[in-house]
Parts: sequence; C-alpha cells; structure tokens
Amino acid sequence: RSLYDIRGPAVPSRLLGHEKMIQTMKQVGDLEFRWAREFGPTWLTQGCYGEEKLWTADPKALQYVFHTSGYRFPKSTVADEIMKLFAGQGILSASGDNHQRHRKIMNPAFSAAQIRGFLPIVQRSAAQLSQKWKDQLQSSLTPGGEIINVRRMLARMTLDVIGEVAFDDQLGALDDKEHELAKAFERLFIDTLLYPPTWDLLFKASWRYFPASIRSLIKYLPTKEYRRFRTFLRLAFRTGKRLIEEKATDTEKGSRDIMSILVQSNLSEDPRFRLSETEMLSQIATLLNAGHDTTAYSLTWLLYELAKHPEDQQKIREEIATARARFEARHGDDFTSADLEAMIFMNAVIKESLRLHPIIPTLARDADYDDVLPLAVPIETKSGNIITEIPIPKGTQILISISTYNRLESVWGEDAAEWNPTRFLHDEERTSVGVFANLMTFGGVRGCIGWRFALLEMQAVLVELIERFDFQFPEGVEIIRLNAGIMIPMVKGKMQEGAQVPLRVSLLR
Ligand code: HEM
Repeated sequence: RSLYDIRGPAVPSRLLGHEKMIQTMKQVGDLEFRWAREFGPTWLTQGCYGEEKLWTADPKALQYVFHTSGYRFPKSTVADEIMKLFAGQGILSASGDNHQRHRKIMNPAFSAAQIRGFLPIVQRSAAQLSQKWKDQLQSSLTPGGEIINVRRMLARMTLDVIGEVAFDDQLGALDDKEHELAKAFERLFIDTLLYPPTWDLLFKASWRYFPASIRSLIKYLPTKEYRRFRTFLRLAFRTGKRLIEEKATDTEKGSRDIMSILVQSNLSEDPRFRLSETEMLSQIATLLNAGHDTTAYSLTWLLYELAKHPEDQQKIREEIATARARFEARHGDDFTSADLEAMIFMNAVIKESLRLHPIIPTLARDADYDDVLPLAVPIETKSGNIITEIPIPKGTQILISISTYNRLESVWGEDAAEWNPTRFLHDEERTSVGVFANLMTFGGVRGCIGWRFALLEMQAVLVELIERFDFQFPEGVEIIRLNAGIMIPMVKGKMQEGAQVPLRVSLLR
C-alpha cells in the first residue's frame, strides 16, 4: 500500500469506501471541490473492497498522464467496459497499439481542412432549428417569449448534423418527434449510469479482476441498465449497417463525409491492420454518440450561462452584427470558419463555458507500469512531509478531476469559480485556438478527435441563435449538474423529467 501516506477524506464504509457517496453526490464536483480545498489538488479516496483511488487535478500530473507518458495510463477497466457497452469495439475502448491503429485510420477524416468543409451543413441545420423555434414563438399567444427546454432540440440538431457530416445521411431528428434513434439517446446515460445501485458499484469494482473473456459477457446481464445499453447498441449497429449498405450502392457522389474517408483510409491500409466489420460498425456507434450529445450538452450549458449573463449575450450579438456588416460588404454567402474564429469575445465565452461546465468531468485511468507522478502543487502527507511527486505502483487507479482542475485558483486566479469570459482575452496563450482542445479533452494520444468539429459547430450554432433570439433565465428554476459519466443538467425537483435547461426564449428578428 504505497499510497498510504496521501491524505484524503475519512472512509464512510469499509465495503463501499467513498464510492457510494461519490456516485450519489448532489452535484458534479461538490465533493471534489471540498476535498481539493482541504487536501490540495491531489488526494486519496477508497473504492469498494478497500481499493485505493488517487484523485488529482494537479496541472503537472495531468500533463504527465495525458501527454508525456503516451499510452502508459490506459483507461480504467470500468471506463473501458462502459465504452464497449455503448460504442462497441471502436476507438473509445481500444488501447495501446490497437488504439494507434484505430486513430491512424480515423485521423484523415478529422483534418482541419476537412472539418472546415462541414460548415455549410452545420449552418443549414442551425437555421432549421432556428426556424422551428421561430414558428413556435410566432404561433404562441404568450407575450415575452416561451419557455423552451433548449437541450432537447439542440440534441436533435446535433444528431442531424453528425448524420450528415459523418454519413451523408438525413437522419431527420429535428422533424420527427418520435425519431427512434433520437429517443434512444435521450435518456441513455440517465437510465444506465446515473445513481448506480449498490450491487452495481460492487459488481463494477470487481471487473478488473475478471479476465477479458468473462468481461465480454457483461453486456448480457439481464438487469434493466445492461438491457438498456444492449438495445441501444443494437439500434446503433442496425443504423450503421443501413449506412454501410447505402454507401456500397451509392457510388456516384464521391462523398467527403467522415465515413467515406474512413472507408477509403481503411482500404488503403495494410490488410493486417484494417478495421473489421464489427470495428467499423462500432466506429459508427462511436461517432453517433461522441459526435452529438457532447456538443449538444456543451451548447446547452453555453445558452444557460448566456441566459444568466445577458450583458455577455448582448456583447456577442454586437460582435456578430459588426462581423455581419463587414461580411455584407464582402458579398459572401455566409460566415466562413475564419469569420467565426475572428469573433474574439464569442470564443472567449465558449471557452469560459467549457471551463465551468466540462461535460466529461472525470476521466479514470490506470497506471500500466510502476511510475512516479510529478506534481506542480506540493501536497502535505499524513506524516507531515511536503511532496512534489508520488511513486505509484503498476495498477494504481487514478481519477483525473477535470471539473476541479478547471476551477483551480492556482491555474485560473482567485475568481476561478466564477463566470468571467474576459479571462480568456488577456494573454496570447489563452486566446489561441489550441486552448479549446485542452479545455475539452486535454489532448494527448487519445484526446478528442472531434474537437475542431465540435468547436466549429458551437460557433456556428451560437451565431445563428444569438442573432435571432434572446435567452433569459426563468425565475424560480434551479439547474443542477448530475454525473452520469457525462454531466447532465436537470431542474431541481424535476429530475424525473430528465435532462433539461428551460429558458425563456423570445424572437429578435
Ligand atoms: C464539446 C464537445 C466535445 C467534448 C467536450 C468532447 C470530449 C471528449 C473527451 C474528454 C474525450 C476523451 C475521452 C477519454 O479519454 O476517455 C473525447 C474523445 C473522443 N471524442 Fe470527443 N468531445 C466532443 C465532441 C466530439 C465530436 C463532435 C466528435 C466526433 C465527431 C468526438 C469524437 C471523439 C472520439 C472518437 C474520441 C476518442 C478519441 C480516442 O480515443 O482517440 N468528440 N472527447
């Protein structure tokens, strides 16, 4: 027990350690923020069966785990198996050389030039969403706008967008209230990962002791959580099969969608390293999943913050108006990605929202070797020593608290817990585009492959919505942030209604 000297909160249960309290905490970050204040940005908790779990939000430790050490910190067994449950055998759950093989085949589809080409698709879908809200508001008899759960239509819009950019397919989720795939996504993580029962905590903690052959049976468990994952993946694979078949018969288009490039990239690969059919289907499930809900939730948090800060909303509107005037003089079709990039204040707002609301608040990694974790912020151990590095034996479970890192005063200043987009206007490094990659995913060998696209989508959708609508935060509503692996916004007291952010939306033009 080499970590015994690291301080951490008192253990509430010998069997469950801190696991139950962490999984049932009222809001994302509540416990971590408190523990980071008490122990510094690195501390120790106990998992089930007395396992040690090292938590860190330390900048140097994060840099080491995600960047310097390459593949030495693979995803934890539980994270890995959960990814398999909702995304099959794709890039999300591949590790080491296998991950490199997946990434090499996928990379060409995510180049900056390729992504820029998707802007008109995003702009079209954003305009379609905005038309829907406009119709609703124009037919409404309520003066002063309508209360709209912005999360719902944003999720449908981003699903349509990923359908078109990834597969050149019209999924039609915005137009169809009963859309099968959109509905299957709606509560997926709430039904499967939010507030896991005690038996499931104990069960998951045992996975790391099972051989892979036994773990491959997890998906067949007859409980409602695992059944839900199963039916979802079956639907995603069915959709994937349809998309692949349509692609096989549709030879004329010379499509530039992500999947077509991926297929070409796979075919030009040495046959020994090509993706198999199951891996290809898994990649489709992955793109459908990672490529839409993440952006939809991030956009939802953005509108939430802008509704709470009308002065910043107005500033963005003015920035867009100035850019629009310039652009009209130029007689372009619509804003280009360079125009979106040049909206300095809007981009600062996007960064600030991603910082305060990282939709993947924690990442779980295991040390694959005996190692030494370096720290930027020294911590005091139980025995009273001040240390700047922690020796960690192979197998150590490490939880990276992104939500805590994003609010560390040592990194962000005294107002780290507060909304202040101007923090990103001050220095060169913080205003650069690369900061987005860091804020979303920390980069490294397995950083988010879709961050450039997500950013483009957030920029284009925000421009469309802020130009046309005013967003206000309704009185008497409190939004809470729940952790279902992904951070879900819900209305306090109305959790049974699922993910939502209701805002008062009114039409500007
Ligand atoms: C605001 C939106 C997004 C956020 C916050 C986000 C966040 C993340 C994070 C934190 C990871 C790392 C997960 C881990 O290490 O366990 C990741 C990986 C990934 N993301 Fe995103 N993502 C977003 C949008 C997208 C989009 C739009 C796509 C696809 C079009 C995408 C595809 C992926 C893929 C394929 C991976 C796995 C990469 C790998 O393992 O090499 N993401 N994302």
